[in-house]
Amino acid sequence: SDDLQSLASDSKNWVMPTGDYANTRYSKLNKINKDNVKDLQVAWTFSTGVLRGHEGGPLIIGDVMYVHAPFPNTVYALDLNNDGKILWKYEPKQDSNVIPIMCCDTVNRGVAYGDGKIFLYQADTTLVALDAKTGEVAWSVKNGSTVDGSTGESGTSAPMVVKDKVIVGISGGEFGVRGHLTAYNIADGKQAWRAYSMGPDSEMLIDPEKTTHLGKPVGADSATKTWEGDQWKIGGGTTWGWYSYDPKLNLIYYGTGNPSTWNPSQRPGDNRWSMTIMARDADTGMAKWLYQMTPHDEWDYDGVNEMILADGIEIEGQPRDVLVHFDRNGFAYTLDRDTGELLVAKKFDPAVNWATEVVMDKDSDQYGRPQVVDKYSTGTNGEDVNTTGICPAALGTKDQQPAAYSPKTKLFYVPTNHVCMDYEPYRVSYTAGQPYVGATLSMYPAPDSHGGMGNFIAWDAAKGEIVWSKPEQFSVWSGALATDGDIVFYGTLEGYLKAVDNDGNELYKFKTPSGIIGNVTTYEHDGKQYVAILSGVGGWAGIGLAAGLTKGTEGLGAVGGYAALSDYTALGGQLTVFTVPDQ
Ligand SMILES: O=C(O)c1cc(C(=O)O)c2c(n1)C(=O)C(=O)c1cc(C(=O)O)[nH]c1-2
Repeated sequence: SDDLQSLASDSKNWVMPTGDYANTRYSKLNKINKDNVKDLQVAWTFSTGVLRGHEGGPLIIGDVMYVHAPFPNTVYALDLNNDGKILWKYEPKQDSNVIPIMCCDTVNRGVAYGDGKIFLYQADTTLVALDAKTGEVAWSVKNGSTVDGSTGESGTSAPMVVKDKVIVGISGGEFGVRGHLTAYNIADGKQAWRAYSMGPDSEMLIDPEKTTHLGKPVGADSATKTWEGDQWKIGGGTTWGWYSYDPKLNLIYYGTGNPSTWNPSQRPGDNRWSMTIMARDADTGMAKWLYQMTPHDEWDYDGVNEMILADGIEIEGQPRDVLVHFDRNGFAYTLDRDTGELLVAKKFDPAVNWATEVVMDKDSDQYGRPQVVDKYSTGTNGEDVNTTGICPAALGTKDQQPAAYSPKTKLFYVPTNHVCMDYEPYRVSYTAGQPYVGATLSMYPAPDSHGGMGNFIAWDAAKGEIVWSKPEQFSVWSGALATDGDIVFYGTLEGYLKAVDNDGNELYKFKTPSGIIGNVTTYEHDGKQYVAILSGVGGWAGIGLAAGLTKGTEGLGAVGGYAALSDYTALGGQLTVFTVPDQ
């Protein structure tokens, strides 16, 4: 990955789905900038031939662009010297039975590159290595435990290549899948290590004496003793988000998802280590530190959102190398990324009401824990009781749509949801491969606000403050891009690609053929800067359109909340590539 790091440091390329190991989604390119972005024009377009939600974005390595699609996960290599002529196409054969076990649309967040190979993590959990030049299969391995998907496991996340390994997660928290992160040898696909999100220390790759939580060793059986009996075996904590890597510390960072089921009364205890930020040694998988954000989740606030690594953020006068994480639960966390020390935990949307604060007093027995407001506790209110007015909704103040960080402004640019919910837990029994959800939801725009369902915000992670907030009608479900041209890009669910300046003033918008849930990407080719975005409405927010659902509580409650989307856009997978002709 030395090779990968040097490729990534050349901003002409976009070699990993996250832009760089630090997940900053910042580009040093500035030929397109705040002065000329108004002249942005479409250079060329490409249809993926697939409907439903298009997440992630293309990779650009030299003269070749690699574009992926949702199920059936077609991958194209396009020739940038020839307006995107197809060099090769790979279409895996997958059992379509995987479609109904994907909770939130048939999305895929992108392919990874390393060692001359393109790594595709398919919906059916097959990890396949393709020769980057020819598209031929070098090796393929099944990450899930069964071949036919009968356990409810699926794959949506983008792999990450670190040194001689490729790292993948697993989806299926709504099916009682016990989450894990797995490293495969890049050379032959042999499993190198697997770290479960819950279970015995040996399976979690936890050292009870050395692995810490808020500065203290976690002690023996830290996970299993926070569950009743062997409930941890179907405990969720899936790992379907983004992964980052600090080469200096050799640590991988990621978060774990919700504990299964969504009915909290069925799983007393803290349900460790669901909803947890994990820092693991890249070679061995051993956990260095953990931090559980939402003990005993009662709202489905998965902790999987990206961990952005920022250097020299000044906290109480001291520059710190930190990890910044915008959680579904509505708190943005700043932690020391070496030790896991909690530095800042503040709400990044004023609507957040399920908790008053995260306790920062190290001497308190509540240290690091959110203080839950009784009336929004779905567990306290109990089964078959509809708890109303909880903010944020289950899809969080932010879901998987990644934020960007500009080292120039030292600000984070964050796509957010401004959505609340009613949540009614019900008793559910576990059957392998069947939904294990246990709650009925409805969602709506945050009340007493601007009426919209989203904001695009700038965030100061040292102070824990919103710097500016730009209202949007729908949740911003697209990943952001910040550049040295003093502009920030994002997409909207209606289908607009937007550019704003560092103060949030809109400088440009263009309506692409379908809603945007992809991540904005930039690259340079032949001396010109380009901006690329996948359209194709879907994901959890767009599941009504993507899966043709109409009943409000369908799509785990998102269908009703986002019903108005159908007035603005329709399905369709397309890549649009923009440039400013005169740079
Ligand atoms: O628990 C899980 O395993 C799991 C998986 C996924 C996924 O793989 O897409 C999502 C979620 N949960 C989830 O909670 C969620 O909000 C979500 C949104 C999306 C999306 O792509 O829009 N996927 C998922």
